[in-house]
Amino acid sequence: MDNFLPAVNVENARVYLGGQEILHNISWQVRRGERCFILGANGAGKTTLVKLLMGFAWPLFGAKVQVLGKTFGHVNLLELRKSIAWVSPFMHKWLEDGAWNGRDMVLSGPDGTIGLLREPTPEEEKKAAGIMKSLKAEHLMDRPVVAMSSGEQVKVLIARALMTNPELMILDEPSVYLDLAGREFLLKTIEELAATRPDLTMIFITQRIEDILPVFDCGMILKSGQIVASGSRDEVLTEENLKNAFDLDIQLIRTDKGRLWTVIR
Ligand SMILES: Nc1ncnc2c1ncn2[C@@H]1O[C@H](COP(=O)(O)OP(=O)(O)OP(=O)(O)O)[C@@H](O)[C@H]1O
Repeated sequence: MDNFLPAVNVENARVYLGGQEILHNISWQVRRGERCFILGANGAGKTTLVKLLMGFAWPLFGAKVQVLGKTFGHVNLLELRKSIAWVSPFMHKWLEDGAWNGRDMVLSGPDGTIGLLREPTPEEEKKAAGIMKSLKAEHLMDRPVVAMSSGEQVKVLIARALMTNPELMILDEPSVYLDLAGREFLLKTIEELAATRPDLTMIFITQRIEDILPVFDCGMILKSGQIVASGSRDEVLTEENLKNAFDLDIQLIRTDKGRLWTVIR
């Protein structure tokens, strides 16, 4: 990997799906170790942008897409994807099938399966235990996944993703199915992960302003397939930008811990 290049570098990407231009001339960079958010309403293009970064959607000729120092068109995507952890709520739904416990689920990370289909090595066992400890989730090791709360299940998914030593983690609306307590639990997990893995580049996709914790130092707003704001968290999360993004007159309330809550005027 070329460590001098940013974790993500997209230049002039236009993406067509179903005959329509979904992303319009996107240019965006994320430096290594940065934690960036992508905020946008339904249909803004967030998932399409993730697909672009994963090599599941392709831009028109003239664009450049580089992820973890590798240039698309000149990279084995299957190899590259091993360095990227994509945590999505749809996986969280799959967890409910089968009789797996937390340990099985975390140890299935290196094989990319959902649930353990082979005997893990002692090294893998040790690593899984270490990751669960760092996430304060040792107690979930022996618990059946079906007996975990949704927030705990997402935590296990994050641990599973960390088994592959990812350099980039894409959290794709991980809180979408969570209730209030589950969401707070997840956000705390993200904070703890940021503290224990400061080298890990994170991209956090969300529709909810209050989910964008201060650990996310940079980000952007997508609207109708275009970046309408980009920069530091404070530069992006302004009432004016949010009004534009969601077509709502939003008032921001900042708590003393730097969390932002919205009120519609
Ligand atoms: N395969 C496809 N063919 C045609 N249009 C598509 C396809 N996939 C997505 N779109 C359209 O592209 C736009 C962006 O979709 P995308 O899923 O990227 O948005 P999103 O910001 O992730 O939305 P949400 O928050 O609802 O998940 C939408 O208008 C969607 O209908």
